[in-house]
Amino acid sequence: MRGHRVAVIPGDGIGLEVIEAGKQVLEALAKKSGDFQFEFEDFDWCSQRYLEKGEYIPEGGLERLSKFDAIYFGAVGSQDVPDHVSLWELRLAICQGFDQYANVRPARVLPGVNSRLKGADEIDWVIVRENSEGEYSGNGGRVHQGFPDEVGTEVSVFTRKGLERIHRFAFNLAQSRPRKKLTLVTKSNAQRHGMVLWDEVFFEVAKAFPEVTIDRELVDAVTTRMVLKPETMDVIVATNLHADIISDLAAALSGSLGIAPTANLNPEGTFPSMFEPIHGSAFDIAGQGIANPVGSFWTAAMMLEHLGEKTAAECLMAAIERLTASGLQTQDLGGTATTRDVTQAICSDIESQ
Ligand SMILES: NC(=O)c1ccc[n+]([C@@H]2O[C@H](COP(=O)([O-])OP(=O)(O)OC[C@H]3O[C@@H](n4cnc5c(N)ncnc54)[C@H](O)[C@@H]3O)[C@@H](O)[C@H]2O)c1
Ligand SMILES: O=C(O)C[C@@H](O)C(=O)O
Ligand SMILES: [K+]
Ligand SMILES: [Mn+2]
Repeated sequence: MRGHRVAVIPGDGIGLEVIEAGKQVLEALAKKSGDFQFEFEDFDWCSQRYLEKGEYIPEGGLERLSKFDAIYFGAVGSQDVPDHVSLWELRLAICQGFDQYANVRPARVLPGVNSRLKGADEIDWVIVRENSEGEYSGNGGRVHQGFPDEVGTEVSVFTRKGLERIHRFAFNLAQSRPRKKLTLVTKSNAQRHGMVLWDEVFFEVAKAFPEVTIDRELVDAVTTRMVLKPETMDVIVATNLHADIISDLAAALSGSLGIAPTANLNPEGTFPSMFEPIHGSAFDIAGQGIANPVGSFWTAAMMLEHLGEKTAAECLMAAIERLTASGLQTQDLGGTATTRDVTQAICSDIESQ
């Protein structure tokens, strides 16, 4: 029996709801397979803990987390803690602390899901988000706080090392896919230093991948291309901030933010990788039991793949597709099902296969 040690950090809001649902599905898959099992350990790192103890991650927390095979994460964010505090103290502390520099965000329209976009069936993208530097370097400051001369800076940092590794990752991914296409998203017309380096390193790395067809699109234009010509793109590589924005758009074009998954990968395996739905804690629907758990299921499939459980990952993806095709959908997709309805349906489907 293969064992997988998974650290579970549900975090805040609907993170708690969708990760609980995802764990049930993972247990159902393990039971069905009989070849592997999970050892889950729950971590209560969340905004409530921060409000009580002044920290999200306790001392030595990252060291403890580093021993796991993977991390299954919900979301962080609370109306009682400034967003920049919650994000930096939890999600970014893990992503940057574990050098999970490649953030992978697939998008496609699952069967039975209605997109508002005509031609959405053509969406089959993987957005590769640089996940360690760029606009998220945390490099900046505030001076003269509260005075009329106040200044705030937020300086993006792009390093050759950081750019080479993310572009290489994106090229390898594009090469492994049938269409072998890679679009570089940039803003090097207006941002003439770091973004120009971002482009230059991309074209240098491209020389080692002659089979991959490449093109370059400015980030503003890429939003229109995503809507008007979705079929022209395959793998898309973008900076930390640009990819954050266009991946929410990709999710909405594929039906809902509630279905989109992501993997925060440390490709070298020096540290564990972290898997989470791309959405946040969703203040507006938290606690109501109506969050769409499909994003956390798809995320679980990415985690299974990473753990080497390819068959189970395929099995889960097929179950997700049968689920969405069945029409049992949560409110965000136009249905009336609850998180629990959807979770029970997919678990019994897995059991009955
Ligand atoms: N990785 C993360 O942990 C992460 C990601 C995004 C936002 N956040 C944080 O979450 C908080 C809320 O942010 P936001 O409102 O910008 O983004 P959000 O993703 O939480 O919500 C945006 C909208 O999408 C809906 N939505 C999201 N997930 C859904 C699901 N599974 N099912 C149904 N509807 C869903 C929400 O109800 C809301 O209307 C903030 O504190 C933010 O910093 C954290
Ligand atoms: O940008 C972030 O890191 C937070 C959130 O929007 C995400 O997509 O993970
Ligand atoms: K999340
Ligand atoms: Mn985001």
